[in-house]
Amino acid sequence: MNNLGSNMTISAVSRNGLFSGVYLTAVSATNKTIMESPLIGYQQLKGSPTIGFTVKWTFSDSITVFTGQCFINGKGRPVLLMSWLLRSDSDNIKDDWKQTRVGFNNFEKLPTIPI
Ligand SMILES: O=C1C=CC(=NNc2ccccc2C(=O)O)C=C1
Repeated sequence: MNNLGSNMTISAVSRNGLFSGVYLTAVSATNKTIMESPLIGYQQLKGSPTIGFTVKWTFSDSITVFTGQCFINGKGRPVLLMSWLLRSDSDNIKDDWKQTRVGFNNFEKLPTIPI
């Protein structure tokens, strides 16, 4: 869960660090219903790994790439400290210069939902 209230569910991480999942965003450039957007990424296979993933937004033509690192915070809980680049679709190459936004997001692990 990030500070925007978005959250993501990550499937199993494969032996080479590849993972996939879904991203449920709490923000939306449009006022359409919130939908799941697929994500895929890699993490390093060590303690406090660096991580990167890409979200292909389902309800817009944008893509966001996240990169950062997983740390254990002062309360002993994992936290992802991430930077991101959000690329919005442009109809015109002349608008290319203003189509990429940058930001930072921290994600805290939600209690695991008992299956
Ligand atoms: O249609 C869209 C297009 C872009 C979006 N970006 N969300 C983000 C971009 C950067 C960091 C966090 C988020 C988020 O949704 O939590 C969301 C919906």
